[in-house]
Amino acid sequence: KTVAIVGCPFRGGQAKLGVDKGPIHLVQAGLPEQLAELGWKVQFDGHHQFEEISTEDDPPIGKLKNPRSVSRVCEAVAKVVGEHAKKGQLPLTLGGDHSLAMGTISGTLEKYPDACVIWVDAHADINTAETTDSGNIHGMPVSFLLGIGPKVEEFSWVKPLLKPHRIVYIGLRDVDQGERRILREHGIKAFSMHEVDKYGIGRVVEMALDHVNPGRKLPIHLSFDVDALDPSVAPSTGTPVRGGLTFREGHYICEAVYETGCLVALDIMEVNPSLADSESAKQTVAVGCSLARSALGETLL
Ligand SMILES: N/C(=N\O)NCCC[NH3+]
Ligand SMILES: [Mn+2]
Ligand SMILES: [Mn+2]
Ligand SMILES: [Mn+2]
Repeated sequence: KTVAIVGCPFRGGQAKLGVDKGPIHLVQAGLPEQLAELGWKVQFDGHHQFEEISTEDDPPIGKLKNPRSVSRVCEAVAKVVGEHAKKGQLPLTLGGDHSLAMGTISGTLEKYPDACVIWVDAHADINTAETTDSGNIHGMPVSFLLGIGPKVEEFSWVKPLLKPHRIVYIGLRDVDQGERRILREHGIKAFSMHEVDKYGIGRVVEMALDHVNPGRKLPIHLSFDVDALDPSVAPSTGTPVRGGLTFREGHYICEAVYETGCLVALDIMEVNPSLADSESAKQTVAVGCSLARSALGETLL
């Protein structure tokens, strides 16, 4: 089995510098070798070079910031991920900010139209062009994938292939009013940190899988934003939120998803090595690597 590492040095979906350095730090920490150690054939043809569109050539469209850059990069990522998937490889996308998931999940859905999405995150990332406050597109990818909200010409390449009953959230704890309404109106299932506390991570993952993948037959795309973890575990990330998943809870999700045998694509997003002191940055990069290993078969025994 081949895992194709798709390094995406991209930060256009948000404002902080450094998240584009996530991929290089994850690779330099030895992730390819670690996956080979697990028995994977590892394909890594270098980090993808995305030609940046300068800000003066990419003025906001409505509230949306860096729209052309985000759209172009995500479209390229969709193609790359789709190509790897079509070759029967498992694309492992290293971010970079979470707007990239517009590309990765589009790529997955092209090959696996019946795929379900497990979105692990402190945030729902489901704002539309209308509901967004910040205009940062990393808070919006899910709305584009579902095809909800006002049409934005620039993103017309995103096909609304994702269905509301095919996505489930784990780890939510910072969801704004507009997003809460969207989740409710579309009947989208979400396990917040309240449910994690109430039922425990084991039961939450079981309920999440039962919701999107009852027969454990559907391909799974796991999109993991490291800010789902508590900031004490993954401090070096752009939008840290207190009261997150423990180190073990985060890894349990990855282990349990691997155990289904249904994983077809994985994203490790929002590692920003430049936001904390070097020890904390290293810790966050190391967590990104270990989450990936757990999702790709590393066990404790
Ligand atoms: N990390 C973020 N999304 O996962 N930030 C954007 C969302 C803020 N509402
Ligand atoms: Mn490639
Ligand atoms: Mn996110
Ligand atoms: Mn987040």
